[in-house]
Amino acid sequence: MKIPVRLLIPASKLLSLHKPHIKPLSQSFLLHTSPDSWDRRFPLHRPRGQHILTNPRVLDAIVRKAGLGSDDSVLEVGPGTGNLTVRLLGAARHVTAVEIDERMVEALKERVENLGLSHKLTVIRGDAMKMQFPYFSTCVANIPYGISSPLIAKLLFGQYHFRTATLLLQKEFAYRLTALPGDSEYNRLAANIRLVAEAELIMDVSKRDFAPVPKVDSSLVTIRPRSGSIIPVDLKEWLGFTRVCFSKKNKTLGAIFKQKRMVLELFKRSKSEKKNCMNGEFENIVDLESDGEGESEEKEIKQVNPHELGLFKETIGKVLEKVGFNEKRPSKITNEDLSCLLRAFNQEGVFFQ
Ligand SMILES: C[S@@+](CC[C@H](N)C(=O)[O-])C[C@H]1O[C@@H](n2cnc3c(N)ncnc32)[C@H](O)[C@@H]1O
Repeated sequence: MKIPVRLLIPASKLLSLHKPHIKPLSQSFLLHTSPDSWDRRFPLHRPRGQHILTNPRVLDAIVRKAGLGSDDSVLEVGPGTGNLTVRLLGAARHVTAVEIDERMVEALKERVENLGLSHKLTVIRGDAMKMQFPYFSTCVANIPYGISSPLIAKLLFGQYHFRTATLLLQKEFAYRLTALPGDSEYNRLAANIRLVAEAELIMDVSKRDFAPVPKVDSSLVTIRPRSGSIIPVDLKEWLGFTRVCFSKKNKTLGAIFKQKRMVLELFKRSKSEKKNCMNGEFENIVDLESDGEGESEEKEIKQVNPHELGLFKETIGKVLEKVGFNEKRPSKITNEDLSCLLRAFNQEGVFFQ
């Protein structure tokens, strides 16, 4: 995969260049923590993404980059044995850690108890994807990469109000997430995220900083939910629309919307009943990433009238021409432009959900 060229400094160099903007943990605090290395006390479960981040300099850098203040309530998803947790506890007021594996929960509790920091920590044992999170001002986590997309959707569309989410993610996913319109990497995931947030690439982290060493490298990303000026769209409609637009992201919109199969699919959708979708319900149905064709559920309609279908096709062509987007490519245009096109389609009775 081609990675866009950016001024990205590897974690190891960055650590020596940057002054921490929070007070660093004192040596004595670190001396009293358990070692960050993995002692193999139980077998790790790879399908659950159990790769322990063991490089103390990278762990310190993540906390520094998260810009925590002493008033922060941190949400950590997947604390594992607590290498990141103990540092978060040193910098924030409170940490809520959500962990699915009972063995990790026990190890974490014991470690934090030995440090005398239990009063600052709430551990919730459970699946982060199946619970309502308590209040948090910021999320900092080295998450299991298998839940990256649904977890980010849950954070951003689940009616939580938080300042930032600083997440360690699989490198390729991080680069796709933070791509901008015009980048070769720009894609549906990035467009959907940019609707409600800004995502910034912070630093790369080598796979060698984990135990056991995973197959992939990682990158740290900071996501900032937009506080104002969110483009007003029906989210479900937007998701259906970006799925269509990015189904062939390097073709022109004119070519995408001319495909017979696409016209027929949209015709069926536009004939079927629609439901508006509020943010709260949205997190359960959201799929930010997939941009394949034909993955959406089939809409039931008994018969397609060829005359009606022909008029519908004409309408699509007219809308694209009116808005002037026939020759534009979805990977190169902003969300403002996309939403303008979506509005024009909806006004003419063309719907995407
Ligand atoms: C990549 S490890 C990170 C461990 C630790 N944060 C570190 O940096 O060393 C991911 C952790 O998430 C946990 N986990 C996996 N799926 C989870 C889920 N659905 N909900 C909560 N925790 C989960 C795993 O058990 C594991 O401890």
